[in-house]
Order: sequence, then structure tokens, then C-alpha cells
Amino acid sequence: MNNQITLTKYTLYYTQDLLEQSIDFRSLMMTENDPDQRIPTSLHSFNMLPDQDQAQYHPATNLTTNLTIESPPCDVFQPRHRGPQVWSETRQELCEGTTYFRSYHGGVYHKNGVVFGFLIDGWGSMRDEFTGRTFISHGGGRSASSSSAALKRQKVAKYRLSSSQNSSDLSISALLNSYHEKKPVVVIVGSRYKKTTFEIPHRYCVLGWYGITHAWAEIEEQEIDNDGDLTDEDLLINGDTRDAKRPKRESMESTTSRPGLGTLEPRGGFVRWKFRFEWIENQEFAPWWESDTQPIGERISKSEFQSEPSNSTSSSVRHVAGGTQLYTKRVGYVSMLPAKDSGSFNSYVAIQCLTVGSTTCDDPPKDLTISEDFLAPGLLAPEFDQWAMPFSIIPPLPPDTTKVTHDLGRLFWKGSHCERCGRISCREQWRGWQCQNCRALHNTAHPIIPAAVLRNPNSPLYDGPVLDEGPVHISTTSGIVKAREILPGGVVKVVYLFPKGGLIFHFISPQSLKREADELFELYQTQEESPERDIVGFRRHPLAHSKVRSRLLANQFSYNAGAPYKHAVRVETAPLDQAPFAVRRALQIVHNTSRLINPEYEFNEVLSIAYMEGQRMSWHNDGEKDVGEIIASLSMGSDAELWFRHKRGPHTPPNVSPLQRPRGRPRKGANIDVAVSQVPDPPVQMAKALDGSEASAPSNETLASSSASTAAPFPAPGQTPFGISVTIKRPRGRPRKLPAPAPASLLESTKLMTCSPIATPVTVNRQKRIPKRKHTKLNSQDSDDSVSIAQRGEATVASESTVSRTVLKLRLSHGDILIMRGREIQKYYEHAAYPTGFRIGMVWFCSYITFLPVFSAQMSY
Ligand SMILES: O=C(O)CCC(=O)C(=O)O
Repeated sequence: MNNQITLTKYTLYYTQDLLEQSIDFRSLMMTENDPDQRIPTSLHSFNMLPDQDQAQYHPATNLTTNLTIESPPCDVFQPRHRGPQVWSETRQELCEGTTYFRSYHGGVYHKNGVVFGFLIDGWGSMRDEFTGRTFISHGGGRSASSSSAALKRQKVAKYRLSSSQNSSDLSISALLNSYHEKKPVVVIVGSRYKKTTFEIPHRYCVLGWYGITHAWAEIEEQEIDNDGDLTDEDLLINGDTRDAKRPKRESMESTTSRPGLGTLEPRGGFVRWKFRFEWIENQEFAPWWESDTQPIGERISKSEFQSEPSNSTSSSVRHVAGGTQLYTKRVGYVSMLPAKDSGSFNSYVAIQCLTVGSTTCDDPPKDLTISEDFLAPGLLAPEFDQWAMPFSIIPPLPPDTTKVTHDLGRLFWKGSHCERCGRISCREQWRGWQCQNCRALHNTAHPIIPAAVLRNPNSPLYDGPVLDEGPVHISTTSGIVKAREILPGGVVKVVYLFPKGGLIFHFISPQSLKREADELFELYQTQEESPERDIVGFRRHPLAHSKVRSRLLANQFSYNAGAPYKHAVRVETAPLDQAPFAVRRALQIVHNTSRLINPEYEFNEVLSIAYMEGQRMSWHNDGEKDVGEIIASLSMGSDAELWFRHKRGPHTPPNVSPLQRPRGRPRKGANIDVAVSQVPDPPVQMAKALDGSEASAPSNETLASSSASTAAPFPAPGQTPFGISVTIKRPRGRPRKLPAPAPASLLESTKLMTCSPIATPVTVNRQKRIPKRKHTKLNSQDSDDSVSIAQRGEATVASESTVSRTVLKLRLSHGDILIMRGREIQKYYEHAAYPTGFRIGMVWFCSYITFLPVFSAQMSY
């Protein structure tokens, strides 16, 4: 009964919502009225939600009804709505929801030299054309935003070439590969594309499969804005006011030509690679932008294009008075079309389109107009219609989560495609995939995954104190000091002192003490609601400071309770006393540990974070002014690495690379890549830190002097007093000479390891320094060397004194507790988390917010 009521509400909601968007929703209504009505979709269940807000805050079971839709066997997807069969409103949805367009920046998505997706959007290049079934577009790369004052005034973003494109540029060579090998490409149109005659209904709409019929290079003149009154600032600064006051076109024309395509900077323009695409008939959908009655573009005979004209020469470009028309040369033949006005074959420019196997195009032409005939369909190689398309443009259904046994792999947070309306949505909610347009929810309950199946099989199951507590990496120049102590029960406490103040405590328990964490991990995964036990409402939240205009979701799922979270993501906050049971239980566990350091610690904010395989938390710091100086966290499930690096800014040590590296995921099995020096006695501060709450970081001076006075020779590679595997990572090339090992007696008496800033070999990070790309300027300085180097991907090696900003990498395993103490860690450093698989982390903050209740750790369990 209840179900029926919900369904009726839902249908009304849809009817209204979708009618506005001209989406045919009759099928759903028929389903409700006639239960026998079959909808062609595969077998799965949808939960229907009246609106997103309710979906966010209310448990699924109270609101939803299960509508199971069973499909008749059918190979071809039957579109049930007009418009594109696949579309999205953000780039992230497109990238997460499809396999064929996963590029967040470029317009060509290619992998291993093969183009999968091609996006036409925003500003085209000169002579781009679009008819629907055919279009001419350009390869990617080497564009820069124009800094023209006139365009800035108009607030118009305009991109133009800043150097010549080369056939070996990655996206161009991939497009050439698709052209030569006749590989179909999925084409997507963005709503900012200006050349369609039809309306583009959504931000990104998949058009369908196309083949590339022609590829050629041409000269793109640099457009001159109506900035005639502006002068060339560089020339003015250099004192030649006569030249400077010349109109820009003139100074640009004086650019010297250089030989060779690709490195060529021809007079007044750059080489641009162009491609003609044509719709492939043999595909699953007809063009959605053509109405049923509209005739398909008239075909013209291919023979017209393949006949070699009697007066053709071997030269690729022929300029003939009386008109400029684009003609094509295919597979070694000059093809020609009648000039539009003259109706004859006499006036033409023949362009040498690439012949099969060739990647060079000599003497690219400049003054062209595209013949209308060249845009008519009919030039596609017959091979395109002989084979089935490689895959459906409809993304596959989400996986069957009920079968999960050991991890939540990348498939589990791939976006989903709504069969009802065509929208692709990111997986935002832990409990399922929901269409952001029509709100249909594809529910996912997975069996509880025990922590035991996620553990690293190559890591011992410790009954006593762990041996390999880390760190995975500690930079020799960081000045960070490490100490290790064994607490009752075999818990290993590792303390890291940071040179400018601040400490990190890392508690690692033997197996027998991980039972609480085991239970908690399972509690967090519980999906059944009960009056006492709410499920944790994990969801992916939008980034707070994203540079992209559209909504961009954070990688990981999170849930905040207590004081409002004000960091990298915009997370809603539930009051602590109404937080789910799992969250309150986690708080209790961490309080028990944090009181080992200071019995006064009280946390009033808990951020729970769930990561599926491949998800991570990227660089950030937790230094919000409301947040107290203690931040604690508990790890559950798969291992993770927590990386710390210097922040960019006035405090960055001068020898630290300004580049953002290392990027991406940590290497598997990474070792400590420093030489670790030994000191016989711990500095005073460290001794206190080991004792407990009195710890404070040593000053730079203390550290420097203790290191200087106590620095001992290095142990041999692979040897440390604590059984930690240490390898010296050296830059490639000439081997370095390592200092002799320290005497055994000295090593045995050592309790601390310091990464001394003095007398330690520096791991040089041989980074490629790529000069910052300059804005395109309308003058001859466009082709200055630094810009050219950057854009040709050439590189220079950073100086020997430049080292990575990353100072410390810790491995966090199931049941580990980490406590960061001191604002300095947030002020001078940032951190990032890289889990190796399904993992839940909890972070506790003590926020200075007096009006919120401070949760007591003495709760009943
Ligand atoms: O997942 C983790 O343990 C790290 C989380 C974190 O860095 C943070 O919330 O600040």
C-alpha cells in the first residue's frame, strides 16, 4: 500500500519534471498503470525518490519503493526519449561515466595512441565546420588563452595557437592513427559549441560514432582583434617606438619563417592539423538532432573525389586566381570539386591530405574556404560500415554489488547511465547510484567486507610489536626526527618531530588489539537501519575551492558529525548526539588512545571518510582557524599512505622544488629513500615527547646543533637498528659513494634516527622543469624559446640542489591511530592520503566552538 502511494508521488514528480525537459516519460507511467508493460532494460531494481534533498537526509527504506523492471532479451537498446541517448551536465560525469571520454582538460581522449572520444566545444579553430553528419575540426594542443585587452574587456575567453602543431604531438598522432587505420571515434558535443544549427540540450551530449575521412595541415593565421590603438609593449619597453606603433599585423608579418613542418613558425600564422569527420551509418542510434521527417544529407558520388584532374601536378597546393576552394587528395590522388560559383574545375587549391602511412604534409596552405560539397556526406571509407561498432555508446550498467567479496573496486564508483533519460551521473551516494536528472536510484547493498580480507598478504600478522612501522619515506633534508617506543600490550608508538614545531604520533597495534577496529569497520558497512543503529550517510561532496566552474565532487565519500567541517570539501554536518552509532563508537575508541598522550583531549567533530579502490584525498591541510591543535585519525580496512610535503609559499625552504611532485599514487613497495643517520642520545625535546604530553618540537637551532655535533656515519644500505628496510635511492647515472657503516656498538645504543640536514646524502629529485606556459601575445615574441620548449614537451633537468617538496610518507594500516599535534604541521605542510583499496578513515578534530556540545567519551556502548 505504502509502496503504491510512493510510486504515484514519484510518477507525478517525474511527469512534471521531465515534461519541462521534453523527455518522453510515458513508458514509466505505463509501467505503473499496467504492470505487464515491459520496458526494454536489463534486470535490476530501481528505488524511486521524490527529490534529492529527501534522498540525502532520510534513510532509503522509509522513502522508496522497489520497482523491478525485467527486460525482454534485446540486443539493440531502444531509445525511449528524444534527444541524446547519453549526456551529462559536468565534465566529471562524462569522465566518470563513460569509458570513451576520460579527459578532464583536452578535447581528444586517447589512450595508447588510440582515440576513443573527441569533444567539440567552445571556441573552434579557423575554418572549423559542422553540418551534423560531417564536421571539420582540429587536433588538440599548443593553444593558449589570448591575453588580448579587448577580449579581456569583453570577458571573452579565447584560445589560439601559440606555436605550430606537429604530427607527432600526442593527440594529433593519435588522430592520425585513427585516420590511417580507419578506427571509429565517439564524438561528443558541448553546449558551448557555436557551429550547430540545432540546440544542444545539455552541457555534454554524445553524438555517436564518426570516422575520420581526411587529415591535413593548414596555416592558421593569428586573428587580429580590433585593438588597432594598442601598441606592442615589448617594443616600447625596448625603446623602438617607431616599430612599436606599427599596427600589430605588420610586426607579426615580419616573423621569419623557419623550415620544417611542426617547428615551422610561418609568416603570420602557425600550422594547425585539421580533420574531417563523417557519421557512420552502421551504428546503434540515428542522429538524435535530426527529426524523423528531415532528409539525411544528400550523398554525392565518391568518384567525383577520386578522379585525378588532368592538370594536377605533384605539388600539394595550387593557388589559382579566381577563388580558394578546399579540395582533397585521397590515397595519392588529387581530388577536386567544382568551385562553388564558377561551377567549373578550373579554380582550386588542392590540399594534399595525408596519404595512407604518411605523417608529413608539405607546404600547408593558408587562404582557404571550405567547399560546401566537401561537407556533404559520402566520403567515408567502406570499411567503416563493414564492422559492428567496437562498443555501445551506452555505458554498461553498474556492477552487481551483492556479489562483492573482497574489495570495492573501481567499477563501484564509475558513473552510471540512466536508461530513462540518458543522463550520466557520478556515484555520489554510498548506498547507490542515483540519476541526477530523474532521481531514479539504483540501490546497492554489498555484503560486509571484513578487514581481514583487505590486509596486505605480504605483511606479517604481528602478535608482538610491529617491525616495519615505517616511515615509507623520510626526506634527508626535512629535519624531521623519528623516535620509537613500545607501550604495554605491544603497541608501537612512533613519534615524528617536525623542525618548525609540531609532532605526529603513530600508534600501531598487534593483531590482538585490532578487534575493536575489526568490529567498527563492519559496523560502518552495515546497511540495515534499526531504531538504535542508523547507517552512516556517506556521500561524495563538492570541492569547496574548485577552479572549474561546474560542480566538482571530491574523490572520496565522507560524513561529518559535530562541529561544521570547513576544509577542502563542502560537507553537511549532523549533530554529534544524532550521529550514527558507528561514529560514536569510533569516537570512544580514539579517545581511549588520545588520552595516552593527554587525558584532557576532547574531540567535538568527527569526519568519517570511505574510500573505494582508486580513490584518494589529495593535498590539503586541516589548519582552519577554529580547529584546535590536536587532530586524530583511525584507519580501517586496506592500507593507505599518508604523505606530507612543504606548502608552497614564503616558508618553503629555498632548495625545495616549486613543482608539484610527486603526483599520482604511491609506488607499490616503496622503500625509505634516504640514508638515515644515527645519534647516540635523543635530544631533550624528543625524550619528553616519548614520555607523553610535555613534548614540544625542538627548534631548528637545537636540531641543527644536535645533528651537527652528533651526526654519525651512515649505516650500510639496508641496515638500521630497528629492522627497517632501508635502501638508498640514488638518481640514475653515476653511483654515489656512501659513507662507511657505523660501528655496531654505536648502532645498538641508538634510540633515535635523525634525518640530519647536515652531512647526509641528498636524494636529488631529477624533475623535468617545464617552463610555465605564457599567454599568447599578438607579437613576434610568441615564438620565444621558453614557450616553444614548454610546448614541445622538451625538458631541462632541475639543478642538483632542487629536492622534492614531499618530506614524509607514512603507511597507515588497519587499526592504526595517528595524532597530529601542533598547528605548525598544518601551517607549513600539507598532506594527502592514498589508500590501496577499500578503506575507512576517521578524523577527529577539537574545534573551538563552544555552542556545540562536546561529546563525552563516557557513553554507553
Ligand atoms: O583518510 C585519512 O586517514 C586522511 C584524512 C585526512 O587527511 C583529513 O581528513 O585531513
